[in-house]
Amino acid sequence: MALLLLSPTRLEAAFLKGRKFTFRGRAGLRGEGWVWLEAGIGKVNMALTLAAYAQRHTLERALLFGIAGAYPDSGLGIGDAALAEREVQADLGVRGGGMKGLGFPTLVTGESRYHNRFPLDPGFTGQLSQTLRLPTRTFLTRDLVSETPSEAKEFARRWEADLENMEGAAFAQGCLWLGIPGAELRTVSNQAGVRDKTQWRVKQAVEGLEALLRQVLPV
Ligand SMILES: O=C(O)c1cccc(C(=O)CC[C@H]2O[C@@H](n3cnc4c(=O)[nH]cnc43)[C@H](O)[C@@H]2O)c1
Repeated sequence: MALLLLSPTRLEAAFLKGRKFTFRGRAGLRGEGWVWLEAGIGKVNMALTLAAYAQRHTLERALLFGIAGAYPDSGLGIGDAALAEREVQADLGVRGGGMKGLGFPTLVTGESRYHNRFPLDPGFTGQLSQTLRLPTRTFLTRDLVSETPSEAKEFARRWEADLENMEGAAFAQGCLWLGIPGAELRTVSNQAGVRDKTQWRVKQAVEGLEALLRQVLPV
């Protein structure tokens, strides 16, 4: 059984070396005990890629890695990294009330009912947190990136979240539904709500991902 690595873009995985393949038109690499796939940006791309690959392959675990925006009062700055204890799907349900505001769970597995918050696997995440000496935080997923610091601050306050991204909640929900232990690792490329790309440090954030993944993969 393999470890499935997923990143939204090839840019975030440019350091990985392996045997190239394509999976339904997406870039892939095969390494020793791991497979990486480019998932595409956004929730739908992430969910479809995870489910389509998991339907055809037995997976031991799955790790989503990528860049993220840090919310103003998170205490995280550009170049910092964290693992997701849980993900928030912030676009689902009613404004201010989420899916509880609608009165329906988003996902039911066994005795567990999930509305907008989806935990990552505590065992896998705890192992990575210890190995990489990284904190675990609440990540938030949106279809739209925050465009102003005040918008970012409001999302952070409403959902008590520290990092913003566009895929993680779909990954976390998919792993729960598919029964695959999943973890999510992000490095901070920008302050969420700052749209000025001259203030983004994507290269530095990707270099941080490389340094961390080299500690857990035989790359
Ligand atoms: O508009 C641009 O020129 C531009 C340049 C670099 C990156 C972007 C993105 O929109 C990146 C989205 C991508 O990265 C994750 N990400 C990184 N920072 C944030 C954020 O502040 N809010 C939400 N997502 C972020 C995201 O998961 C995507 O995979 C645009």
